[in-house]
Amino acid sequence: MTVAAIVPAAGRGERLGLGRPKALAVVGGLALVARAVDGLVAGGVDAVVVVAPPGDEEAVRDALGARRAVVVPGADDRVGSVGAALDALPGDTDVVLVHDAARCLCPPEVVRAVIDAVRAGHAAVVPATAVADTLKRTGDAGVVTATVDRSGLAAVQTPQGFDPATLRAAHERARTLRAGGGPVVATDDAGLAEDLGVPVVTVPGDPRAFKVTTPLDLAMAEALVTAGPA
Ligand SMILES: Nc1ccn([C@@H]2O[C@H](COP(=O)(O)OP(=O)(O)OP(=O)(O)O)[C@@H](O)[C@H]2O)c(=O)n1
Ligand SMILES: C[C@](O)(CO)[C@H](O)COP(=O)(O)O
Repeated sequence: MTVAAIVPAAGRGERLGLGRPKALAVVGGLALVARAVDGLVAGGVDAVVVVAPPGDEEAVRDALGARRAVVVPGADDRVGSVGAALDALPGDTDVVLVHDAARCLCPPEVVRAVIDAVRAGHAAVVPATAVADTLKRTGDAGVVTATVDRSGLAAVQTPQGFDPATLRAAHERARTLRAGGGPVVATDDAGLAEDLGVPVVTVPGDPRAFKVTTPLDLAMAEALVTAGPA
């Protein structure tokens, strides 16, 4: 049986602002997408499907170097990009992870914990961390309308793990909704599974699995790599 991972790397990285896909940004001499794949393999993933920006498949293959991965073209948003990779999963996949290329420093322990939880029988698993800031709801002109009780809230990361039938069913539903003109508001794959009524369980996340989104995040990633293992 195979533990497979889909690595959505087809985003344009507008907030990073490099003028090229974020997955190709380099930290410590290695592209984010290559680092993300290395972390997955170190955590026990056997097969990887990387989703590249359409037209940049060759650049993504170059960035991956000798790493074994199937590269497929992505779509306009993350849901579409993950959906585009499902057909490329190996037929004997029994655990499938979805992991943002942008979370390039996720420690292998987190990957292993997600795989173990799926193997233990959970159909959908997310790494979660506590919310450190106080949360406010805001209205017109940014005026605070309420303080949100954060005690029951968690920030979720990737890799998110699924039994393959659940991930396929979740994306099939999203595709059908879209075809009918309906909205798909989930910002992660677990959200699509929740929409199916599937219970989603959490395992401990890790601050190092932060998502490189802005130039400050890229500088933080570079500093962490330079500092060495924490
Ligand atoms: N159409 C898309 C959009 C996003 N992603 C991937 O989903 C992950 C999380 O997305 P995000 O951090 O928002 O990346 P970007 O979309 O590139 O960022 P931005 O919104 O700043 O353009 C990234 O690894 C990104 O490459 C994707 O595969 N396909
Ligand atoms: C999937 C994700 O990384 C989980 O936290 C997040 O939802 C991605 O959000 P984005 O707006 O597509 O960056």
